[in-house]
Amino acid sequence: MPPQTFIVLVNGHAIIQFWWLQQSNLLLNHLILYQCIDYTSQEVSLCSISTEQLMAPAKTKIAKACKAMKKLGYSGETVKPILTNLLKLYGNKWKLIEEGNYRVLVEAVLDSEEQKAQSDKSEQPDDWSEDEDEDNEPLLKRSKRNRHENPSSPLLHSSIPSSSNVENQPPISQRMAETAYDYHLDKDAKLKAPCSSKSCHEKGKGKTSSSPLSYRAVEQKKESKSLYDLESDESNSSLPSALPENGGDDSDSFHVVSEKRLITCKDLVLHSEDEFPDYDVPPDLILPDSPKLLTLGSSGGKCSNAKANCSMFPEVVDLDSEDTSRSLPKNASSVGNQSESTNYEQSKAEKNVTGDRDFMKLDIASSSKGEVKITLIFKSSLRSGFKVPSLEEVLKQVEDTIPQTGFSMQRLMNDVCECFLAAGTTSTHTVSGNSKDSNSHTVSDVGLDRQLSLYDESINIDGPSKFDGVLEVSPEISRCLRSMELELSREGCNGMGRKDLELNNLLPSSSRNMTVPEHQCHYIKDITKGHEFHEISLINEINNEPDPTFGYISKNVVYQNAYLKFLLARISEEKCCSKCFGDCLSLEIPCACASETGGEFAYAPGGFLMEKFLESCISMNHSAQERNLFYCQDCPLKKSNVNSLSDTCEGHVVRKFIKECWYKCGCSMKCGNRVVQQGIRVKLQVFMTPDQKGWGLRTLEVVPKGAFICEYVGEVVTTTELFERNVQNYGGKHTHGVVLDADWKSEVILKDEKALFLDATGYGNIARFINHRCVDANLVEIPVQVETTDHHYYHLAFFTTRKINAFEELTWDYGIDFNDPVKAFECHCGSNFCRGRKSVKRIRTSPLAYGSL
Ligand SMILES: C[S@@+](CC[C@H](N)C(=O)[O-])C[C@H]1O[C@@H](n2cnc3c(N)ncnc32)[C@H](O)[C@@H]1O
Repeated sequence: MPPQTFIVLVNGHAIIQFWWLQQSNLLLNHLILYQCIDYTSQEVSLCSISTEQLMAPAKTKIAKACKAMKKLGYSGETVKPILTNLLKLYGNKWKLIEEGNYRVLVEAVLDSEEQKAQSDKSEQPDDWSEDEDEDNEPLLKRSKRNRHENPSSPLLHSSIPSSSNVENQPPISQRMAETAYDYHLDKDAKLKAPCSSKSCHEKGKGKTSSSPLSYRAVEQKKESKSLYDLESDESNSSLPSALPENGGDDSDSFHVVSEKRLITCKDLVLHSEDEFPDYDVPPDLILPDSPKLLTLGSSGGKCSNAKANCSMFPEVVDLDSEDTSRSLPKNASSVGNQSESTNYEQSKAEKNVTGDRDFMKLDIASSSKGEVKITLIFKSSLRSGFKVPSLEEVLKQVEDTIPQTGFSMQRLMNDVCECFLAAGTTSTHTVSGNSKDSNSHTVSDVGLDRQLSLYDESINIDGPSKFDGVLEVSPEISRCLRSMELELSREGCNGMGRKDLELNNLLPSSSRNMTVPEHQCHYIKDITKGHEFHEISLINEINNEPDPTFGYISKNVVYQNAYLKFLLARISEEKCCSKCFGDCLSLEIPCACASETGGEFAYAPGGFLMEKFLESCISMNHSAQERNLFYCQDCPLKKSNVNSLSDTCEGHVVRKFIKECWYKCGCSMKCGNRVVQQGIRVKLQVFMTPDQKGWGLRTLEVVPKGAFICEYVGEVVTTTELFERNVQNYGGKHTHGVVLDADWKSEVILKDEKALFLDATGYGNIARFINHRCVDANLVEIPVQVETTDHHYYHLAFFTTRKINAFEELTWDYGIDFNDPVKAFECHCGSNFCRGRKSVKRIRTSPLAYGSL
């Protein structure tokens, strides 16, 4: 999702914010970050905000909807759960719900009432009289009955104008039922409280103002209210959609400057005009607290004042608090006291005090809910006559200072967050609340907030600091930051000097300005050149190995003669279960499609492989003995191998296919194999392995067991074509290829054009970088039928055999017999079960995988 930006002024603070959402697989939550530049306190921070706050605009809409329904006699209690369902059903498209005077909502409420009445009725004794309750019926319920009895009821027509697109849809209740599996009125999903401490509100108590700013106080007061608790509020509807840019008193109002705003400050936090706190802090410091937040450091997350401790991440610097001098590096706090009239020269002079390093501190903190906050603090000063620039101007200036094209500040911050999350899952560092001794504490898994800090240790911090919880940066973060630094210097390591890089300051002092050998910093941002869902970078911190040369393709291509009956076009779905709807994978009784697989599904809901199926695939690969090998008389693999010393077939694996059902099924997930078809979704990186295996592939995030990683993609070639390629490549670099031999045993003699190979040497995807590991590899390859049931051609998909941590190398067992006198390579897999450590001879011209040459 592209960042959304807007600028607000509050109390003379100019705040530039940008937002973006990032799905975090690690914490299964959305990260929402924004940048806040506070020109008065001379602080720049990148902050997070809870997903709940993003919901704030919805609160207003909910309140409005409730109000409308109240007029029709339905209480908020009745309406809200139904509204919640509708929102899910319509993917939060309020427009659809609001149109026609909430026609859809009205329908849904009526349907739900009707259903309730029916179930009540069935529970009532027979003599229960429906009429008895008629007077108590909500107006609209009666009207609905009237509508059935008298279709021209004026009431209904006035309150529920017809809408053709709604009219044509099935009844709401039916639509809801159809997606019932998606309906979890999860109490935990209620809007979370903003600041949970009373003291958060005290500052604002008793004050009234018409300022929109006052809404914040009430939002905080409504700390433990859920969506269900929201009351319809007259004032919400009367709020202006955007406040005038310079109208009113700057000291207490927000001014929306940018058109591009995602949500305004009033959306964020404003709710009622009842109270007006004396806020004089920018919004980053008044972010609501989360009830679940635990904190590091001395404050323990308690809201001791309305500013700092209502922050999402209580341990961040509060420049406006009284103890600023304690919480900031000395010279930063002195800068903070400068008046707004500070001129540029003063600023420059100040700058000279600390040399050219304005940057003082970088904090990264995460909450148990998955928010990440990054705070950058640096001193700066204002020119006299300062005018708030547009965000575009600011970003452009930042980007222009980086002497290369393509740099994006937003991307950089996004990457920092991603790396933080990724590193957080693998870090062996232990984190403590009040100590820098990273070895003496352990991280409790959920609920513990972490805060990492990179800062100039030469700057003294007086007294007990809010940075008590500051931790050593983990090596992973350091590496990530270095990677980003490399990104800035893509030209490289060779071109731009490292000292020119501002990001040097982001590195921990220990590694700052360190001399890194030139070869340790090669980085390519996206080797897929945009072919995949995510960018997949390549990094070499180890040696001078040149970049791999191959053409990136995300789907198999047929080279020339491969005999593919189906022409890679989708086969007809006419044999699908026509009656299937919803999520067949969740059904207890399998649908008709599943009967083809004996009622067993390969995929669990969510697209992960079923444990049983996965385990059977894994065990097939565990040892050559366990593998279901067959030996062909006229081995196409041998024919294609110019290195082959004998003609004897070494056996081909009979692999377990993910069965036909999975591409035929017409269920809501259409077929489990969609998981494969949709392509790579896990964030991956190609990297130079430190253990002589050449390039390897690793994940940048935690991946659960049974998850699809990627396909082995390459050119589909025949035996003859492969032979020709091998001849050309003889004695050259190793080839990348796999044999599609899973069903060769069904042929007595296989025709040359029917024995297919996937050759990724010239064209392929990132699977060509997956290295071999004996026996306990974390990936298993499974044949997947997508276009055809013809077992000659299939897709080879990699699934995880276990949970994989971020930054772990991805490996699969090529199935190589290392006892063969002609070794494919000397194995450095490091597995305790390694079959290839004692190998003696090495050639590099062999295709990989089963039945390897
Ligand atoms: C599919 S490629 C993997 C990517 C390869 N490392 C590269 O740099 O392009 C297979 C080649 O990687 C190397 N390789 C893979 N696994 C290995 C292992 N466990 N030990 C040593 N070399 C390995 C071998 O040279 C093999 O021929």
